Amino acid sequence: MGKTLFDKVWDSHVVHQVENGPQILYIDKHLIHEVTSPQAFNELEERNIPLFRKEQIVATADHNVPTKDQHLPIQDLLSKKQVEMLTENCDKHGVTLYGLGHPYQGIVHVMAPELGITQPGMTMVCGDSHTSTHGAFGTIAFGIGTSQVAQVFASQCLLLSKPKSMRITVNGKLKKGVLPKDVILYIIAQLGTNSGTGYFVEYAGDVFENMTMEGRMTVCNMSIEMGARGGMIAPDETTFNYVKGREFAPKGEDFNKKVSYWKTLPTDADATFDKEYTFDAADIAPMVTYGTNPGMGIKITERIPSKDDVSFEKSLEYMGLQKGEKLLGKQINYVFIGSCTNSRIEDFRIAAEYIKGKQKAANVNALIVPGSQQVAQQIKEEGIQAVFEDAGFEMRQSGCSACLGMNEDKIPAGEYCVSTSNRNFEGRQGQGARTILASPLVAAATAIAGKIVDVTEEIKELELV
Ligand SMILES: CC(C)[C@H](C(=O)O)[C@@H](O)C(=O)O
Ligand code: SF4
Repeated sequence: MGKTLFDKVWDSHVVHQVENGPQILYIDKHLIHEVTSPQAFNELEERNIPLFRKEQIVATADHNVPTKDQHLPIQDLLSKKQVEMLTENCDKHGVTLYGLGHPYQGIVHVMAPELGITQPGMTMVCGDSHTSTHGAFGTIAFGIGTSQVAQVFASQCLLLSKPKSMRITVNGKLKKGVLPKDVILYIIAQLGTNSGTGYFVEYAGDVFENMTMEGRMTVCNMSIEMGARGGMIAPDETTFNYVKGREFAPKGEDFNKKVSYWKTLPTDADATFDKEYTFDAADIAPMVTYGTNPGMGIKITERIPSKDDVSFEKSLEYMGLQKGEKLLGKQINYVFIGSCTNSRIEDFRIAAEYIKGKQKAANVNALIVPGSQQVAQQIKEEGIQAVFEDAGFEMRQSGCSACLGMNEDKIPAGEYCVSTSNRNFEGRQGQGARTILASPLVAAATAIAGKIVDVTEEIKELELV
């Protein structure tokens, strides 16, 4: 019987099979950040165990970092301590760190792919749930807990049971103005936030084949929001072209050899999945969420559904919204374009193309936060920064920022924020803050109009989307 992409990568990394039990999986790359690594370093030190393969670990500081005046000492004491601890631990253990001030610093799921650290066919882990992002390269990538971070430090391996397999196929052509973010928000709205529990997902079909790497990363990033361990997309020419020439990508003949291997990875025609779903691209439209989990999403023109369910009602109450209400036309005072879901160059190009020559609405605070220093640099070089600044948007430096309230960038209580991030949980962007998840295009249009608007008609004229 044929094998899936997941099977091929998984099977080639199994170093031991426990009889009638789990397997021991070799991990190629281990990414770490300041939030989930300190306890793991402590554990190693307490038990006097050295790092097994430090050259396979890469660290960056992202969650706690301020996005203003990064050259100055961090003001917030807890953040300062966490970032300093990471620096100390990396120094002590000889781990490569792209910390604050380094030109490679950035959100871990933005900087690793752009440096060519993420490559097809690998196994990758990080103490962070959105590690699923790297699956866009045909990589088995998933988030782990702190005790597993320590396990990988000590052995470069993990004890795991193989997850079940799911394939989500989307065929057809997306309408203009429908972005990868809308595709994944649509899928999660259709399937629900628990649909992926116990599964590893493969995204297949025309829509993903025609997607850029940035778009594929946006989709795989949110696999975790339907409960899946991770998501992946078969590597193809788009993948190889993206990886080629990047700092840590294989070079010359090595690269060609890798490509020959990567070409063997896509799922065999006769492989089967434990579960399959199929959608039609034509049914997908720009999406917004109205509740407090990413599955509570509707097309931007639809009304909030009516459900007699206590947690549904509680969620609407938190959001200050009513059953049957439309989000279209709703006044919005905060817009955040950033996070590991949508802070890559393509996201900002799309936003800037829409914004060019327009002015932000007076009621809106609009934050643009590049996912990495390299993206920030690119934004400047391409003249996109000037577009944002001329339109009255606030440009910041790279980090997780307002995606979650672990740093200074927070949304005030009671305010709505149209956000390109991935989670709309209660209090996620600050106590009492109300998050509406959307694509960078919907976010940009909201900032200009000062309210939620349907841009599908208008953007027919635009080049990019
Ligand atoms: C802080 C970190 C552990 C967390 C995660 O695992 O995802 C964060 O990145 C998030 O997005 O909520
Ligand atoms: S940007 Fe948000 S989702 Fe991504 S790693 Fe940071 S906190 Fe988590």
